[in-house]
Amino acid sequence: MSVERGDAGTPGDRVSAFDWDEAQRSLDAHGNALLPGLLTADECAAMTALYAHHDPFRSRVVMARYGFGSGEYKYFGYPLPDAVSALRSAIYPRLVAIANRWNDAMQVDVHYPEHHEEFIRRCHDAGQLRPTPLLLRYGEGDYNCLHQDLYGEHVFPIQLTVLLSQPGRDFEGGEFVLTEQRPRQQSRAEVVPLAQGDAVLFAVNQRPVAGAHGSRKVTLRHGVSRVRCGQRHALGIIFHDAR
Ligand SMILES: O=C(O)CCC(=O)C(=O)O
Ligand SMILES: [Fe+2]
Repeated sequence: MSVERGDAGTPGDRVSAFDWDEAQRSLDAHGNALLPGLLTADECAAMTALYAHHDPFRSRVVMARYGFGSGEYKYFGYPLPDAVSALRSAIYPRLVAIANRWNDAMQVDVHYPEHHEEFIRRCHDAGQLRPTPLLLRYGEGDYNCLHQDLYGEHVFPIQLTVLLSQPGRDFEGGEFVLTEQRPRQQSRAEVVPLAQGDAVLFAVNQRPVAGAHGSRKVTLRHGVSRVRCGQRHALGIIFHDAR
């Protein structure tokens, strides 16, 4: 990657400076890619501080109530905070080519428009009106069960999570975990080591894997292992809206 952690400039400048060809290669090869230092420590602290407020959010979910895990999260409401909205619209266009290529390979007859605004219009026209970006908060003993963030018919196939807390200082444990279920094979797990401010891009649902006889679909799930101590916050950015 061509960006040093905590580089100055705006998050948008940092998005432009990433090596997106490398991110595509990693997404193709592993179903995930790291964006190191997407947010600075100060930006992480400011985002984390929003959690205590009421106004930016449309709802709060206590995960244990639904069997989703332990811990809680809050969905942002519209209008999204500038920082969230800027990341959503700056990162989306970087992922459109790979999303379209994946759909072609999986023979899914859906193509994504160049700009996020246009894709959101498609979601809204189909009744998916509620924003999906979220802040998550885990304390000691909390975890997030393996899941997929599907919220309706319209799905953008890649999402990202930004780790807002600093491992080793703010919390221990709480690793970001992905599993891939390959047809007729057992699931494979991958732990993505994240430092504060790093983002991981990953497949929401399925992705193609090239094989000897064309491509196969594999199914991904993501979650978070048990937080051993301390507090862990994360920002999730999903590009489709929810029903
Ligand atoms: O807390 C995490 O790292 C995972 C959050 C998550 O499930 C998401 O961003 O969709
Ligand atoms: Fe999630």
